[in-house]
Amino acid sequence: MILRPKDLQIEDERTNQRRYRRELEQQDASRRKYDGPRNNVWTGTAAPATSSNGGGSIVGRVALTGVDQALGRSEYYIGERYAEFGGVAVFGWASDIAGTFFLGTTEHPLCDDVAVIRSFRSADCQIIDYADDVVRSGAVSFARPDDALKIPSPAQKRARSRPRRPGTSDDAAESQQTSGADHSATRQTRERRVPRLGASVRAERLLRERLAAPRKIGLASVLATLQPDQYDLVARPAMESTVIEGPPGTGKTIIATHRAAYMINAQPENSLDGDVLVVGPTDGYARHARGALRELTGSDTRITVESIPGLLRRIVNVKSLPTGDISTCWQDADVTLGRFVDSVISTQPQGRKSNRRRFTALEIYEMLRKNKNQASGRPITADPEWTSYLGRLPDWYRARRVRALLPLVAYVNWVVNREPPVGLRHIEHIVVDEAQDMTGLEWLLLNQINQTGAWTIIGDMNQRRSDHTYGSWSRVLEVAQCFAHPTIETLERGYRSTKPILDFANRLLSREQRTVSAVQIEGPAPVVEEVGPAEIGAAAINQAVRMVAAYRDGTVAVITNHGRPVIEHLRANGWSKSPQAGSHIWRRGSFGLTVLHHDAARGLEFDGVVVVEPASFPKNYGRNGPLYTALTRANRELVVVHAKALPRGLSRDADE
Ligand SMILES: Nc1ncnc2c1ncn2[C@@H]1O[C@H](COP(=O)(O)OP(=O)(O)OP(=O)(O)O)[C@@H](O)[C@H]1O
Repeated sequence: MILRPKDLQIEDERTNQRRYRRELEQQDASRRKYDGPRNNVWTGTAAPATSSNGGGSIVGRVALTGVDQALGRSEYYIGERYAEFGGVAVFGWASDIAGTFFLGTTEHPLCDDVAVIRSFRSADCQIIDYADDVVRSGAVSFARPDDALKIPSPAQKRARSRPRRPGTSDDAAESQQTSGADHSATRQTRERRVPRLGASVRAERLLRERLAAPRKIGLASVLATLQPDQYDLVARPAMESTVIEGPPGTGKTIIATHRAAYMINAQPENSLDGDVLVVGPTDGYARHARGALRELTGSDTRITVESIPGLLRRIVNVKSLPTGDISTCWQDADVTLGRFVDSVISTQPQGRKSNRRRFTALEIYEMLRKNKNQASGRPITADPEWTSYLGRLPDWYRARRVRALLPLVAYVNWVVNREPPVGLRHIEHIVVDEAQDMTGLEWLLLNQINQTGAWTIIGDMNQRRSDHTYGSWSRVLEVAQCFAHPTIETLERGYRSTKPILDFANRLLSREQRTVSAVQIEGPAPVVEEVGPAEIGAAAINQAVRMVAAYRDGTVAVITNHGRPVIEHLRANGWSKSPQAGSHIWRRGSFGLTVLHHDAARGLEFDGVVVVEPASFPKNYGRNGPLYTALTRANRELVVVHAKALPRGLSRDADE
């Protein structure tokens, strides 16, 4: 077999990857021997934790314009964590020097000397492709493994070449570099710039290939194609708070997960001593995000990913969540309710005279119900609306079985209990994704859990689905007691959905809000199918089955507000629901598809999506948050099936 030169280079890279993997295995083996006690502190078990995902993946490689004297080398790899073997150095992706690979604006002294960055594409832990970005001229091409065994003698650094211009992705230069038979270690690469997605884009070809690839169940880590602006948000010091907003598919969950992993892997000045909590809206979201975190942090137990319902379950210590509405009136979710609890706690007997007995959770709850603070003997509130609400509360035991009262029960439990549940004990930074859907009482609870007040708050106000949540980030920051006044960072590059899908969904927004620009320009136009009311289930499933066949390696979902017609049609046609708890997957033979209520679709994504009967999706404050979210779950293809008139904006004759 004749190997193309690029194939040869890939073979070389695989060789180094194998050696890196062996080196990490040896590191882990010796860690296991000596790190037992330290790990006991973090894990509470005798099992050693490691930040490695065990895959030994290398994500990229950096060539400098010359040998850096301090480093003693002109090139290095970026991987999971530090290792050095046979003259090759691999730096961890969360180390400061990795900034030279991600091309962010966070300055590392070597940023001015980066000549070429090479990003790897891997499948099944094996490098299968790479792309080179030429950052500045005067590059030394990458050494082969054999050459790398000879440690280069430190030479004077070259005179500085042209200033760094990130975003000069150059596959043409790459192929020029790799297509000849010449693999000498010092051949100059020719500088050619092909700006495509605009400034600050790296590994553009790999990025596009990755976005076009079938979606899997569970988010994957994207270190090799992480973009400079994303890296800048991920790699902020752990004690810095940030608010990030962006339209659907702009990489918010990518930033949430990679930031969480960064904060426990970074160098000491940027990392945490304690733990990170990542919070999302649903159990499905938590499963989705854990996929990326597993890849990034392996068995490390310092990150807890939890949905809001899961968090409430943990704190209240119930196995399953009670059924019923999330809130029955605005008071259920209101921050004032938590403040009442705080006011009771603050007046409870303190010090010796009180025999140190503190109120139990049940006692505090009963005081609320009776609107009487036992310690002061005074009413908790004189407000007639609140008096009436508190008077209607059921007793403590019944309240634990009412979904709408679980945030209150959890709040009382948290402030009373001295011993928080495992995974929530040393939280020093909370990352909240889909933050637009958090209620005041939930923010107050998170604020209690957060031991330092450092936050990464991520969301999209246009995807808001409840009137009982806040409409502005400043109000959120106030309630979360984040006094650092972080600036609000805005993302505008849409990675997930193709332009035709985004253009269609954006019709639900005002013109000023249509800020997202799609990376994936080409794709099928959304299909709108009008059917009779009795045919809606069949039509939705026919479209879904067509897409299941078209995206055999990918995923397809049907998203509804009222799922009954769809479910009835599935049952009548030989489909059965996966018995796995919490699963929304239906199967028939080798076919599988997901059927979701729009609430459960938050944060998820699929190659093909069928949205059923848009007119029945709820609105909040006149906005179409849930429908907008549903339409933007699609990566490649979107179908809308309806019997009722389409909401204003989506109808064909709507203002484009
Ligand atoms: N740098 C990147 N490289 C490769 N894929 C990326 C990159 N950034 C984002 N993506 C992909 O784009 C898709 C959307 O990203 P993500 O889910 O983080 O968006 P989001 O803003 O959280 O969306 P939403 O708010 O709609 O749930 C994901 O498949 C993600 O893997």
